[in-house]
Amino acid sequence: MTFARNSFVLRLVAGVVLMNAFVYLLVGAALYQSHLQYERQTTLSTQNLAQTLALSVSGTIKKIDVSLYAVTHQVEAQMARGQVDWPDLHDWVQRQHQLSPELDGMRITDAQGNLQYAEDIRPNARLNMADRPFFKQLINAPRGAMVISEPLVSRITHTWGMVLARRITAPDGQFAGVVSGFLPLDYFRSLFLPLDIGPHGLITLRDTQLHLWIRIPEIEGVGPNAGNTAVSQSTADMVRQHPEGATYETVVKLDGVRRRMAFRRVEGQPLYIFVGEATQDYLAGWYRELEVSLALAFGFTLITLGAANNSYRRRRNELATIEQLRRSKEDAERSGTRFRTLYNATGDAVWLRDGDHIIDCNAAALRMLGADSVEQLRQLTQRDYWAPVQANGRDAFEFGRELVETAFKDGSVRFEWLFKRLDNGLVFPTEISLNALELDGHPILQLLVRDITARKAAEEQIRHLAYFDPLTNLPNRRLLMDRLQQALAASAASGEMGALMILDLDNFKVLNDTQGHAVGDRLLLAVAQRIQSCLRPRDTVSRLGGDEYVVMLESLGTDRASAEAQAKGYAEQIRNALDQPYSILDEEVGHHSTASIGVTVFADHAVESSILLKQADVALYQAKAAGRNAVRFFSPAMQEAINARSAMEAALRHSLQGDGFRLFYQPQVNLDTGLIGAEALIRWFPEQHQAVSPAQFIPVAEDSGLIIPLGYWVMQTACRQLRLWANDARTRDLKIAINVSARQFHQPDYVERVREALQESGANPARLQLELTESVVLENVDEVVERMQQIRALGVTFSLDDFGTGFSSLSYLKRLPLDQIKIDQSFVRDVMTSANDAAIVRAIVAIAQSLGLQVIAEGVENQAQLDFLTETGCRVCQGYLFGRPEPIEDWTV
Ligand SMILES: Nc1nc2c(ncn2[C@@H]2O[C@H](COP(=O)(O)O[C@H]3[C@@H](O)[C@H](n4cnc5c(=O)[nH]c(N)nc54)O[C@@H]3COP(=O)(O)O)[C@@H](O)[C@H]2O)c(=O)[nH]1
Repeated sequence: MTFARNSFVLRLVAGVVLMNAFVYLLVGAALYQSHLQYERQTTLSTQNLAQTLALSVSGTIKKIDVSLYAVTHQVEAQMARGQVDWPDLHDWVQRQHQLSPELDGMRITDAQGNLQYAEDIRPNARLNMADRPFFKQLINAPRGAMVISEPLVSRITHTWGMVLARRITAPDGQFAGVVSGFLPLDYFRSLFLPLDIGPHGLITLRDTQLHLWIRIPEIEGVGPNAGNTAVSQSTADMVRQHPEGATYETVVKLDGVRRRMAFRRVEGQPLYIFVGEATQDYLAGWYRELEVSLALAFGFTLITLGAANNSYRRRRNELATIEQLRRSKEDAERSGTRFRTLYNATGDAVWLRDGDHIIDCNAAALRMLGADSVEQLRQLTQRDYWAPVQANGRDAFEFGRELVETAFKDGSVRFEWLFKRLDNGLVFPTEISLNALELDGHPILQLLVRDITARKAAEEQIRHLAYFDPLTNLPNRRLLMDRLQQALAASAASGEMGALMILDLDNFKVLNDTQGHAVGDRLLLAVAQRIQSCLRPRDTVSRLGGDEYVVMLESLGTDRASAEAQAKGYAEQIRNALDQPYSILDEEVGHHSTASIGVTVFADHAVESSILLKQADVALYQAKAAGRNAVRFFSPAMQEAINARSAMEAALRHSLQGDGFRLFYQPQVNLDTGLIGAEALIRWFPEQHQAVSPAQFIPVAEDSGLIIPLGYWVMQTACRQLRLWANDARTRDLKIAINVSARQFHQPDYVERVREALQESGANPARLQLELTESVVLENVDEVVERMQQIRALGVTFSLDDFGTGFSSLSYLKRLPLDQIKIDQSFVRDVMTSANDAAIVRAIVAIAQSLGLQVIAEGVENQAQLDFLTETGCRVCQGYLFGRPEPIEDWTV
């Protein structure tokens, strides 16, 4: 670029220099010619003027001479006649003077130079010219000779002038006097002054000795005295070389002005006329031309320089522009490359659309749309890769047109869009930022497209997690409640009835805790599938957690009886389906499970969804109470039960504040040693009511959480009783067993509360026995074992209550730090009539013995039972046979 600029500058400078040189050459030549012309003209004009003046002066002198001759002749003639007739001569002179008016007067002298006659003075004036050189010269001059004097001051007029004189020759040939005429220098002044010889022009009259006679313009102090011969050397040389006349140039000595001079000798006279035009005058025009020409030339130079400068600037700008363009291009290329790289590297698809067609796109766009190349996309229209119906259900083309209008109106718009891949037709969701742009003045659209399939999936997953049970993929409680709300609204609108049913697997906990969660999960999954298989697709099956499922049936018609019948049909169908063996264990024999189902029917919005759920739960409770594997419908009576339950809860709460509870103690007897202790059984005596059985209020206390304070009250009371017993030798070795509910045992501070109860009461821990049911110990066995060990470390012992009714697995039994197993009274009750129960009792006794645990039988009411137990090896019993639960005050030890 620098080289190009330098080269251009060189060419530009050369062009300007050449053009200017040419112009200046032309101007110079023209000026030179003009100068020559001016010189020639001046030479000519000065020559002509000098010549003219010389001729004029010559003519004047000749005319004067003629006049002088005429007078002289007259004088001589009169003298020849013997006497000069002065009056006649005067007339004669007057006539001659009229012919030569330049003369200042004509005079006549005698041979001695005495003035004889003068026109302008009195005749007898005594004047003598004999001393004048011209007089002396004429004395010896030939007859008829005329002499011109040097400039002199007239003795008559006292003015400068020259005397032209002729010799008067007497008839005898002797000198008789002089006839003269005085030609004042003013004559020459008047002759020269009107002439235009320029402001600094010069006309001089000199004699042959170059004495200055007159000079126009005059210089002060330089008069027509004969002695003034101040001329330049060149003038002197020229006059010497060219005595008749010549032209030349010189610096005039008197004023130092350079002039072009021309001089001419006045014909026949010793006089020179010099005419000079000052160089500054005659070249004034030329100087103007010079100025104008130089101005023009300079103007031209300026113009060319300006043009060159413009060209240079233009060129420089062009070069700069070119350079800038080159750099921009390079930058653009670089940034284009970078942009392309970014454009292609970005995970988001980017494309430019003009109307219906893609005009450019990045690699991500090709990948996203399943296209091979940009060219392929260019040839397609949107219809080829748009899902015709969008996620919002709108027609793609109509919806798309609106979005494009919005983009052009607002500049940009964001929205979600469904595309259809070109290679496999798969529809996928995207998020688009649609931007209206201008490309080369043409409106286009830029699309930044992000595939949000993964995001949608994540959102769906989150939504799924929020609304679906992760194990069974069934709707969870939240979604169920949503749908229930909708169903209630729909029911209110249509009048059609629906039903809500809660299913609870019987004894699921035992399976889960004994076989592990994986097995439990398999059962839960199988149950979910079986329930679904019994229902219509429109019905909702949900899992609330654990082994609890809820089914919602809709559109059961407007007739309640029919709706109930349909609901009952579905419920029974489900119950039957769930009653079938499951292949969830690694055993050939399938696992058997049943479910209890509570159902409620709804008709409109009248009942809240949470109430409906409670109604179904009440019905479920009834189903379980009815022996499980049963279906029960909610009824108003059940509602009453619910109300009663609520009332009981309130009463329990109230009693806990006061003293409505008492502990009854039922003896436990060792058949070999006698009384070994008692089981503390709670009794509730609500105000103004009869005593309520723990079988009734304990479940309510458990459900409401009241079992926790109630359980601590039991423990504290029992400990205090032990402490009392410790004071009596008859009772100090007796134990008290208390029932511990699962909810209480799993309280985080339970161990600490046991320690507190012991410490506060001062009871011997070894005398306190905690009865745990299988349901307590089967939940989180490891944690339970650890907690039991902590309590055992305090000295407290454990009995496993209701043994045989649960899973009774030896595997966990071995792990538990137990001291005693309690055979459930249900087996003892029928031991004499049921071989099965008898076998179970025998087995339990055997297990206890093999594990080194004490075994106690409860519910022993008669001797036959006792005998059987004795026979099997069970030596510790509890039951009515030995004593009913009684207040401690009624005990007789
Ligand atoms: N968590 C707690 N549960 C308690 C507490 N007190 C009692 N209970 C539990 O309530 C259920 C019912 O108890 P209850 O009505 O007291 O019945 C007990 C005995 O009275 C009864 N029993 C005892 N001997 C016989 C008999 O020979 N025949 C017969 N029909 N019944 C008899 O058995 C119940 C004792 O059961 P268990 O506890 O399994 O030993 C009951 O489940 C109690 O556990 C309490 O303070 N906390």
